[in-house]
Amino acid sequence: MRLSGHGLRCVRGGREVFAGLDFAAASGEALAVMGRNGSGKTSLLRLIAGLLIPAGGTIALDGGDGEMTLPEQCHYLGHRDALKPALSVAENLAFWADFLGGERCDAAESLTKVGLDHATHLPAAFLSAGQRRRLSLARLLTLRRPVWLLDEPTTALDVAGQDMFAGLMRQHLASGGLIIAATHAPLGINARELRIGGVG
Ligand SMILES: Nc1ncnc2c1ncn2[C@@H]1O[C@H](COP(=O)(O)OP(=O)(O)OP(=O)(O)O)[C@@H](O)[C@H]1O
Repeated sequence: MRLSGHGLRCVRGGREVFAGLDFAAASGEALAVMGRNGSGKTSLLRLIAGLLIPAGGTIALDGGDGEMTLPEQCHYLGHRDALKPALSVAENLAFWADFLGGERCDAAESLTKVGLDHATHLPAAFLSAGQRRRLSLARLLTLRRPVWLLDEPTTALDVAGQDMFAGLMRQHLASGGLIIAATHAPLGINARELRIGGVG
């Protein structure tokens, strides 16, 4: 499987954010998208996820599931945690599994892996910032999707949480997945750098 973009151009609010951007990542590879604030890292992830339309260029996934679109094969984890405060931890995960569709993995196991097994019945409103992030990360594990698009995924995670997530990313890569992550901080895994907009 290989995800690539060629000659990508991104325009937001009538202003060109980047142009002529090329990237490629194969199964088992991670790309760390780096660049100054406003250089277009989030925009690139949203283009790949199908949440924005490129003003030019192409994005292709070769060797994926031919019956599914690229966005259907991606997990997009944005800045915001997208949790419903009144629903419990377990209910939030079930909501996402229903919303995204597809074959589910064991939700309890996913919550154990992210260290939230003690909090399954707690309303999301009561979670700390790091716990909210951990619940968002559990979404990546609940449904198997090969392409992980991650926007500053380690925000609010403590050192143990960063190590835990690095382990989950390594497992994902070892099982043939690929990762594109926008980040200002080291991800804790081997990742090739994709720099947008000069020195950041
Ligand atoms: N909805 C929008 N309408 C107009 N302009 C937007 C919109 N969303 C983002 N932009 C602009 O697009 C540019 C790129 O934003 P983007 O969020 O992709 O940058 P980034 O590299 O992820 O930044 P950061 O490091 O601060 O997270 C910025 O100048 C931003 O103001």
